[in-house]
Amino acid sequence: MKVTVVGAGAVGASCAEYIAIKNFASEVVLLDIKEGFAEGKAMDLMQTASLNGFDTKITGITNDYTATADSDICVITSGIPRKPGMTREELIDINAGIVKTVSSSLIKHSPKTIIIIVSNPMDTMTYLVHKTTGLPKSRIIGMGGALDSARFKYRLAEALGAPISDVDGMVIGGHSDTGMVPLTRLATRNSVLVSDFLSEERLNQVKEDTKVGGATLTKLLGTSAWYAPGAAVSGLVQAIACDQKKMFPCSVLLEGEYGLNDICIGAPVILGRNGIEKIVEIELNDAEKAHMKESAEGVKKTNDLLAL
Ligand SMILES: NC(=O)c1ccc[n+]([C@@H]2O[C@H](COP(=O)([O-])OP(=O)(O)OC[C@H]3O[C@@H](n4cnc5c(N)ncnc54)[C@H](O)[C@@H]3O)[C@@H](O)[C@H]2O)c1
Ligand SMILES: O=C(O)C[C@H](O)C(=O)O
Repeated sequence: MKVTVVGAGAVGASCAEYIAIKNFASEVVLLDIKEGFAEGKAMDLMQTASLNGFDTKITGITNDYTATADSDICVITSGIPRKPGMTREELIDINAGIVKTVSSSLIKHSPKTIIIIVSNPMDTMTYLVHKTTGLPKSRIIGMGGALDSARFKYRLAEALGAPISDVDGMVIGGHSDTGMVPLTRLATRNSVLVSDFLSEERLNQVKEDTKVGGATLTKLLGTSAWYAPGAAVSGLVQAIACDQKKMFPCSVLLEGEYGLNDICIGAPVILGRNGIEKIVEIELNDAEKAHMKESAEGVKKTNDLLAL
């Protein structure tokens, strides 16, 4: 199993590290445009192999896509992150150009690859890859919901005073400060609805804290987060590489599901060796449907800024 990660910055390196530590891939290629940067990150990570006990071979390369040839999975993290006070949508001008060039170079050398898009604004970057590459929709996956759901579980556990392992929940919709749809109605603590433990007011607070999860960290760190994003990507990569048939909310091209068309947005999917093997449609209530519709309108507005 060969995995390429483009962008050896904060998220790309974290993602490579988690993939290696989980020890399921034979090879990870890190590629960056900055001379020597990916080579340095790869060497540093390889020097953790004997300490962390993994056999995955990590190599680094400066912008030479021949080294990525025949990758089973490619992850795109190249692009600029936001600074405090910015929205993800403000990154579109620079990141759209990067994602378009990078995805086309990757597919040239790995025509059968599955692509995971991380660069922001992620739903729009996923749509861009869909519009410009001709890859089947099952092989174009946007990572956002897996991270947002992890943050949702963190906030739920905090509100419940419970260990995170007790908690389950999911965030669908757009990966944006206003577009996320945390499904508080369906979240559980050991199969018991969290609404049995928490007031509506406290649950609304959890929802709002989840939606601004990325912005909160950006304010604290001065740039956006990387540990949880890297771990979330590695979860998707592992589900595909190991044919786990796990369900994650991912940005996927919808064709009628959730009443939406011609948009990539977060919905639950089953991930296996073929990429997205199924889109799962769950019954939403009227408020959730309205929030999903509003979220899609926001993503479409950003998609309209693409020069397609
Ligand atoms: N979808 C998500 O949940 C999620 C989570 C975290 C970050 N992000 C996004 O991921 C992106 C990367 O964030 P980061 O913190 O790693 O940024 P970073 O600046 O640390 O790393 C980005 C790297 O991309 C490289 N790069 C730029 N143009 C390139 C090109 N054409 N080819 C190859 N490499 C190139 C840069 O040299 C840099 O090393 C940002 O757009 C950020 O908003 C998304
Ligand atoms: O918040 C960001 O800009 C980065 C990423 O999308 C995140 O949610 O951490």
